[in-house]
This record gives sequence, C-alpha cells and structure tokens, in this order.
Amino acid sequence: MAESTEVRKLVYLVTGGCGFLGEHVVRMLLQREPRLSELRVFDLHLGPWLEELKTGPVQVTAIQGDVTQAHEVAAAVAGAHVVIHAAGLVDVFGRASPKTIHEVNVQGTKNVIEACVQTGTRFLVYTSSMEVVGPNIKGHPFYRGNEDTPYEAVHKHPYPCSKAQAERLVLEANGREVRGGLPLVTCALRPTGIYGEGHQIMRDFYHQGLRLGGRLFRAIPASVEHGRVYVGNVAWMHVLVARELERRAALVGGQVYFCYDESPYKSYEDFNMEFLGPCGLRLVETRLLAPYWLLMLLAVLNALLQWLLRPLLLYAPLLNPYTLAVANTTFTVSTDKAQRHFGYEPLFSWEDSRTRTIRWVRAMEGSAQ
Ligand SMILES: NC(=O)C1=CN([C@@H]2O[C@H](COP(=O)(O)OP(=O)(O)OC[C@H]3O[C@@H](n4cnc5c(N)ncnc54)[C@H](O)[C@@H]3O)[C@@H](O)[C@H]2O)C=CC1
Ligand SMILES: CC(C)[C@@H](O)CC[C@@H](C)[C@H]1CC[C@H]2[C@@H]3[C@H](O)CC4=CC(=O)CC[C@]4(C)[C@H]3CC[C@]12C
Repeated sequence: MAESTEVRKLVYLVTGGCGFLGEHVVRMLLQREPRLSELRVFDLHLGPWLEELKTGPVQVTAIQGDVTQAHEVAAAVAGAHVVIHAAGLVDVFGRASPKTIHEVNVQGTKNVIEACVQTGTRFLVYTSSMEVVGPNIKGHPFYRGNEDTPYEAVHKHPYPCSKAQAERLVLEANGREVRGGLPLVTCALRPTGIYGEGHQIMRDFYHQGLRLGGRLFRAIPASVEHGRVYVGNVAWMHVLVARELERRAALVGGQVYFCYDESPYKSYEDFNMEFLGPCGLRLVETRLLAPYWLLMLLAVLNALLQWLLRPLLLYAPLLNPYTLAVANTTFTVSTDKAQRHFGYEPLFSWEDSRTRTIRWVRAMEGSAQ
C-alpha cells in the first residue's frame, strides 16, 4: 500500500470512467491512490456525479470524448503516467452493430495504445473479459480454470471477438518504445461476470421480476455454475496492478489476470437471487415446463423479432441465442495469479459484497415504488 504521505505527482486517465465498472475505479483511485495529482475521466457520456468529486485534493478532469476518435484520445492521454482503459461497448443483446462494436472495442483500443506510444505514457491497464476465453461456440465448460488452463477459445459473436482482438493488441504492445525512449508496460484484467452497485443487468432482472408479480422463472439448471466478481474488487485489482506495473514491469508486463474474489460459484440466476431474493423476488422452478429446446426456440424468436422490428424500434430482451448459450455453459475460475504477481487480495468479502449489492437493490426498490 502506497504511503499516504507520498507526494501527489501522478496523472491517471480512466477511459469509460462513467460506466458501471469505471465509476468504481474512479472512486477507488481517489480513495486508495495517494500519489494522484490529477485524475482524468474520459467517457462518451459524462455522469453528473463527477461534479461532487471536484472538491477533494485531487484534480478531477472530466473529458467528454470518443475512443474511436484518435485525436480525442491522444489529447486525453498526453501527460498521463497511467491509463486504465475500461471504455467499451458491452453488448451481447444486439443493440449495436458488429461494426460499431469493433470500432469501439478494437479501434478504440488501438487509439489508446498509439496515444500512449506517441505521447510517452508508459503504463496501460486494459479491462478485458472472461469472454476472451469463453464460453466458446461449442459450449465447452470451463471449470475452475486459470490463466494457463488449455481451452479452445473459439468465438463468433462480435463482443467476445472484439475483446479478444483488443486484448491481443494490448499484450503485443508491451515493450514497445514510447516517446522518450522507454518501454510501454501493459497488462490485461479479465473479469468474470461483474455484479454490484450500478449493474444494469441486475436492474433489468429486478424490474422484470416486479413486472411479473415478484417472480422470476428459472431458465438455467442450478448445476450450471458461473463465476462472478464484485465490482469493488475488480476496481481494486485495477488500482493495485496500475500501481505495481512500474515496480514489477518484468513480471507483470504483457500478462493477463482473471479478476476473482470469494463470491460463490452458482448459476447466473441463482447468484442473482442472492440479492433479489432479500428484496422480495422469488425464482419459480420451471425447468420441467421449459426444456432447453423450448428456451432456444424462444431465444431464436426474440432474435427474429429484433431483426424485424429494427427499422421501427430497438427490441433487445435478455434472452437471445447467445445469452442463453453463455448462461447455460459452466464458466468458473480458480486462480491466485494476481496475488502471486502483485499481491492482490479481495478488498471486499463475499458478505460485504452481498450486503452492499442488496442495499443498492433496495434503494432501487424505493425508487420503483
Ligand atoms: N459488466 C461485466 O460483467 C463485465 C465487463 N467487462 C468489461 O469492463 C469494461 C466496462 O464494462 P461495464 O462497466 O460493464 O460497461 P458500461 O457500459 O457500464 O461502461 C462502459 C463505459 O464506456 C463508455 N464508452 C462506450 N463507448 C465509448 C466510446 N466510444 N468512447 C468513450 N467511452 C465509451 C460508456 O459510455 C460507459 O460509460 C468493458 O470494457 C467490458 O468489456 C469485462 C467483464 C465483465
Ligand atoms: C434469460 C436467461 C437465459 C438469463 O439467465 C440470461 C442471463 C444472461 C443475460 C447473462 C448470463 C451470463 C452473462 C454474461 C457473462 O457474465 C459474461 C459477460 C462478460 C462480459 O464481458 C460482459 C457481460 C457478459 C457477456 C454477461 C452478459 C449477461 C449474461 C449473458
């Protein structure tokens, strides 16, 4: 842990700093990085909450910008010591075109890398994803795997494809000479399904349950386990690895790390019920009524409806062939690589993560009444 008496001299840039994860990274940096003199928050959509952060000792600079625009990225990166690149189009629901997903996630990442090289920024942390690994299109389970577990990472969906390409670009950029002659040091963090305060999908599930009279209907067998990780622990891993990149460049540079904590392995739906159950929702067992083939038929009908309605409106339900396949494939990680390489330990216990998330859902409950 950096000493609190350290001189404030570092400039950090967080792209996507107003997103679900990005906001937690921004707030974690302000709380736990005492060397910060300036924190730049770069996002397509700036949040009003940024204003409240401008009263502290750190200069918080809000930058409205687009990672697909190289000149905007270069202007934001210039003079930064560290870039945490979390901006991305997280779309598995067909809201954006494959072209747009590629432009943001791949070209946007290229722009960040080139901006670091051209302006002399030496440290880059990329928010990758478990989806870079899987589940693959063959539905192979990934059971308690780690960063070295062999797995046939074969993707067709634009989102995992874009994350895999972007991650590869970041790792390949490690060691490139930046302006000033020193090497660029990069790494990529792979969160599994992130949950916590501000998670839009949890919000969607909650509102869906309210619409259905307090019930959610099981679509996935309880035996299908999904690894999940609390947003505060993902944010902490970003802050910690950003700090250690300089000191441990030879070990950490060019590496990937799964984000993990003590969150239990459960099916995606059962895990969500850890928070939605205490807020009054219940999961109705319909596995006998809704076999997988019927769910896939409904998912395909959703995809067809989305295509037919696109000229008129955006129809983007949670259930589509991709989300059903991912939800129905076990993907859990068990690793300590981040602990071994840069001393990561989860900041929030499972109990604390659960309590914080329930508190957030309850606050939604109040706003929904
Ligand atoms: N939510 C999850 O479960 C997981 C997310 N991730 C990754 O974490 C990162 C953050 O994801 P979330 O916070 O969940 O998503 P989010 O959608 O809440 O945040 C993404 C942020 O990026 C910004 N952004 C999008 N396009 C942009 C552009 N062209 N220029 C500038 N900013 C742009 C958005 O405005 C948003 O604030 C993403 O890279 C995602 O791939 C990885 C694993 C799991
Ligand atoms: C309708 C039911 C089938 C329901 O169970 C569908 C759940 C589905 C919306 C989610 C199941 C698994 C999620 C994904 C997983 O956590 C991995 C991810 C990593 C990312 O980088 C972004 C988000 C996501 C793709 C995540 C999205 C929501 C699910 C598909």
